Amino acid sequence: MRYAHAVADVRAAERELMARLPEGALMQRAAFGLATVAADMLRDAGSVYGSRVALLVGVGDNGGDALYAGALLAGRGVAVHALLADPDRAHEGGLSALRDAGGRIVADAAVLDQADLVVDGLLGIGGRGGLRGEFARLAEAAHESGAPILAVDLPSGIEADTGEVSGPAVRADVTVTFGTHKPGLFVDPGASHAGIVEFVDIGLEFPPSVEPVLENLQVQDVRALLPAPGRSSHKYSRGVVGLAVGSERYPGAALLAVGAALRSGVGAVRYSGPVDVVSSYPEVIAGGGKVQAWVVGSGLGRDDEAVRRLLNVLATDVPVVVDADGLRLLPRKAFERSAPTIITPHAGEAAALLDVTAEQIEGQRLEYVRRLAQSYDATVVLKGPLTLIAGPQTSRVRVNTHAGPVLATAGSGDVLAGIIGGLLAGGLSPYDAASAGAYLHGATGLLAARSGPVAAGDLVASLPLAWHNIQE
Ligand SMILES: NC(=O)C1=CN([C@@H]2O[C@H](COP(=O)(O)OP(=O)(O)OC[C@H]3O[C@@H](n4cnc5c(N)ncnc54)[C@H](O)[C@@H]3O)[C@@H](O)[C@H]2O)[C@@H](O)CC1
Ligand SMILES: [K+]
Repeated sequence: MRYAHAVADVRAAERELMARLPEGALMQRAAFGLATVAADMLRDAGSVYGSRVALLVGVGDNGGDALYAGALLAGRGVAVHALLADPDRAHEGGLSALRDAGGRIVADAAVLDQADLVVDGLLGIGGRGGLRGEFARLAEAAHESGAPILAVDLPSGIEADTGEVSGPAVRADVTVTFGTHKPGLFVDPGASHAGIVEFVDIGLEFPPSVEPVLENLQVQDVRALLPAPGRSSHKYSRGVVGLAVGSERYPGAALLAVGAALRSGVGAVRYSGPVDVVSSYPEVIAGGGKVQAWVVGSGLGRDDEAVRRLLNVLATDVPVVVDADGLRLLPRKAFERSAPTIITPHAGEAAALLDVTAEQIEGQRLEYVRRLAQSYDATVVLKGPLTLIAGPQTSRVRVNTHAGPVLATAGSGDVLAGIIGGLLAGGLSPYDAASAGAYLHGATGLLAARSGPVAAGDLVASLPLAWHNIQE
């Protein structure tokens, strides 16, 4: 598992660690990690010795990291030039280290045009709001130069705790983050400014009483969650999932969701609805009956019949996944159910559920995924390039990073709903089914994309191998 912690908790952990170390030791660890990544980038682009690096330096320790790393690079034969956003307030120790190593402090941003690499040390976890004044001007000049940008700790101008971006911000190719991930590196729009994120361990430790803001499941976490049939398993003990999806108008949604559910580790799948799924999937039991979880909504349409099917499913006492049209039909507060509910909105559907705009959701994804979980008393899968999962009982949010743009294809959501329903019926908790489901869905897309452009049906076809690869 990877974690991201709140700035306040990072500060506390830093204080605790600094008290046990010689002065400046922590910044040296950060600078060493940063210089190592910078040198790797320079080497990949040609060579370290003889290359040119420009540092953008703010007024805090983030600039200090950049300056000390610049000194280390200068010691390896790199021509290092530092541009200071506010010369009177730049980190003093860092400035003398850079000068002593042969680096230069310059005022003319033209050095950016010759740079092989720009290091963004304008703002770190002390930044608030978008870049202003000289900070914004330097960032803009760096973007215009076209040189690759390496951000220190996080891209300057993104909010570390939320990933919100409220003004000009740096768009980095690589970000080196220290001690723990910052939530803004995992949540869009901030995350989309970070490029590839490299983690440098500086020895920070978090006591168990400190809750991370975000959890990011790794393959071994998902492996531990996926249900594995035992010797004594039979079709009913492995779980039965029911799907009330698809309609005469949208039969494809039923085929995709059912196809995915069949390959999600369950013992059996029941289908309730007008679509002939049995011709494609003879394994399916047509009609209702006892199930451990329901999926409703995908391709349901929005007529009276759709409402009736939705309410029938919500009236059951088993966990339910509500997707797509099901979300559009939901009366507010429809979730006074005895069993858990999972909802799987994209930004537009989330906006309708909360009476806000899709832009508001996209700008504050962490805030709104939590708000949805609270106000609907549901586990929420807020879909997007970085899908967020929130539960009604925990403030911890999970993020899925194991995915790619191939998932943005018609029918992809139907597949996700089927997978989550299958995992729920297989006995996972709603929170685990939603987060392992998002990972599995992402893995399926990444696998299918190896053979070229992907249709949702290819996601279904790739599920068994994606599952197998996770279990390897
Ligand atoms: N505390 C530590 O021991 C360590 C800190 N490290 C580095 O220190 C950073 C945090 O340093 P600081 O707390 O000094 O904070 P920053 O370096 O992020 O600078 C914050 C200062 O910038 C100014 N500022 C804030 N928002 C601004 C905006 N939008 N436009 C222009 N100016 C703005 C304010 O004067 C604020 O005090 C971390 O991100 C990390 O890079 C690392 O060296 C590891 C160890
Ligand atoms: K930065």
